[in-house]
Formats: sequence, structure tokens, C-alpha cells
Amino acid sequence: MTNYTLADLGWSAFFSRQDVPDGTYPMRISSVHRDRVEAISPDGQHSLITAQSSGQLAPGDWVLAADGQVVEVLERKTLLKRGGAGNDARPQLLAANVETLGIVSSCNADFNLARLERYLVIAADAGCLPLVILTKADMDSDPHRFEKEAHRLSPLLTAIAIDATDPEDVKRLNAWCRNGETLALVGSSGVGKTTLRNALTGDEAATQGIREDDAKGRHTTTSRALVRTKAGGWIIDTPGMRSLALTDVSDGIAAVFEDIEDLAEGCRFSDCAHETEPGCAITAALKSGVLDEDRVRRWRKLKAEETHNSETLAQTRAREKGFGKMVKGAMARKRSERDH
Ligand SMILES: Nc1nc2c(ncn2[C@@H]2O[C@H](COP(=O)(O)OP(=O)(O)OP(=O)(O)O)[C@@H](O)[C@H]2O)c(=O)[nH]1
Ligand SMILES: [Zn+2]
Repeated sequence: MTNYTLADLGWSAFFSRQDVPDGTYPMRISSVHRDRVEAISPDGQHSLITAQSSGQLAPGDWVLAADGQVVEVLERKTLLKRGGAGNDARPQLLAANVETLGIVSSCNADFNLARLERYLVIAADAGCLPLVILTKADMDSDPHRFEKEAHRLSPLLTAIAIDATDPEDVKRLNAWCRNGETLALVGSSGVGKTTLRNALTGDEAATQGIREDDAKGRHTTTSRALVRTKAGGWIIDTPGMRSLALTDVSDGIAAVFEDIEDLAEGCRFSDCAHETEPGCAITAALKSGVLDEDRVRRWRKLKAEETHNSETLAQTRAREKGFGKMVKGAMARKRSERDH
């Protein structure tokens, strides 16, 4: 039995404005399994069956339920997804309705502007507020220089240097995970995500049982993914959250590199590669010092990666569509043979 109000669970005007038909009840998805989803509502925990594939739901989603079934998924405030691996390039839905993406990096060799920017792109594309959490501040003589460097990447981000092993210091993160607000943490292995999560939730066992999908794509997640924080908010921790590839995030790139993309509009050729073309606005801005060369290089790299992954995604979709048509065609033929 929980004692949460809808607001405790993260319900807000954004969701109540959506149509809630009589006889259906809003619930928040805490974990997604192959054949069912776990959800929380003010009257407790529920195991729900889904009419659509459970792959179309993510932890953090708000759904309307009736008679133990998901009737509808409410429009999401934010959605974090990642590109599929290998042949299957379809994005996987990772977490929904996350207000803040905590981008965790440590104040040492892990600190890398290109990696931070990649996560900023993901946050911008998902619609989340980016919060750069710089761990291991206790191991550096001047952790604030990392904060300053991170702040230079975007005027919209907040960066804080923190000792993740000091629960008092970690309380500074409460502002992003209280009053029903949801935080998700991303970052390389060993930067302190588990340490932070445990400090914020007081929950040592929360990751136990969470495992990556295995090579055959089987869901082996056995634990909940939406975890209550001591401050009265939520942390979403799913295996897939931890390393994110760029697929289908051109809006995120455009947001983080808005100044560069605006300038590129002024190139003489609309398909300018910004290399040797005449009339290239990017080359001109680099020459005059308006743009920083390193940042432009990082932008081009992210664009190239995004384009490549999105093309693979488009090919997969086309292949599936082709396969679907083939199956439909075969079935129609069968039917007409039978009927004649
Ligand atoms: N001194 C110090 N140690 C830290 C800090 N943050 C994390 N550590 C240590 O770094 C190690 C790795 O931390 P984890 O929390 O397991 O890192 P993680 O990001 O969860 O790693 P994965 O589970 O591999 O993704 C642990 O031994 C932590 O105690 C910090 O701010 N200061
Ligand atoms: Zn150009």
C-alpha cells in the first residue's frame, strides 16, 4: 500500500488537461516487462496487461487503466530513447516524463566536453533540463574549474561539483528530485551513478536484479525502475539509460548548436559540407573567430554520427515495412485462393 497522492507521483496540469474518460484511472509505470507493466497509483501497486506491445511504454509513463489493463498512454512531457543495437536500429524507449537528466561525469580524466555535449543533445531532444553532476570533487584541488568549463557549453545548463560519497553533499541534488519531480542519471561506468542513486533514495538494493537485455533481446529486468527519493521525488534507473547512442536526435543537435546551425543557413549551397565550398558561412565564421574550431569539430562529428544512425534506422523501418507488405500480400492471396 502506498500513500502517494497523484501529485506525489508526478501528476500535473500537463496530464490533467488530457482527456481522462470515466472509469479509467491514471497510474504511473514503474517498470516494463515483456507481457505486463508494473504501475503505481494512489491506491497502491498494480500489475497491468497491455493491449499494445509493452515496448511502446517506458518507466515513468502515465497511463489510464481500467480492469487491470492499460487503456491509453497519456501524452509525454519528455521521452528518453536510445538507438537500437546491431541490425535492430529501432530506438528503445528508456524513460518518460523525466524533468531533469543528470549528466554524471567525474572531476578527472572522465571529464570530456564532447561527451557532455552528446548528453546535452540527448537531453535537449528528449525535452529534459540538463544538470551536469561532477562527482569526485573531493579528489581534486580545484573542482570548480570543471563547473566553469561545463557552464561554457550552454547558458541553459547547471553544473555542480559534488562528493557523491558524502550524503550531506548529495542533498544538494534534492532540488531536482523532490515534490514528485523525476530525475534520471546517465554517464560512463564508474563515475558514481549508483553511489548517487543510493544516497538519494536510501535504497541499497534498488539496482539488484536490473540487468541489460540479453543478446537475444529478452527482457531480463526483474526490478522496478522508478525509485522514490528521500526528498519526495523519483529516480528512473534502467540499464539502458547508462550509455546512450545518438539516433533520431537532430532536434537536440539543433538546440545545443543553435548558433552554428543558424550560421549554416547562410551558406551559399543548401547542402554545404562546410569544407572547401565557396560562400560557406561556417568557414567564414571560423576565420573571423566568431566560432570556436573545437566546438565546430564536435558539432560535425555528432551530426555525422546522428545522420549515420538515423539512416540505419530508416533502412530498418523500410525493411520492416517491406516485410509487412510481403506478409499482407501473401495473406491476401491465400484469402482470395480460399474464397474462389
Ligand atoms: N571519493 C569519491 N569516490 C566516489 C565518488 N563517486 C563515486 N565514487 C566511487 O567510485 C566508484 C564507482 O562508483 P559507482 O557509483 O559504482 O559508479 P557507477 O557510475 O554506478 O558505475 P556503473 O555501475 O559501472 O555504471 C565507487 O567505489 C564509489 O565509491 C566521489 O564523489 N568521491
Ligand atoms: Zn557551409
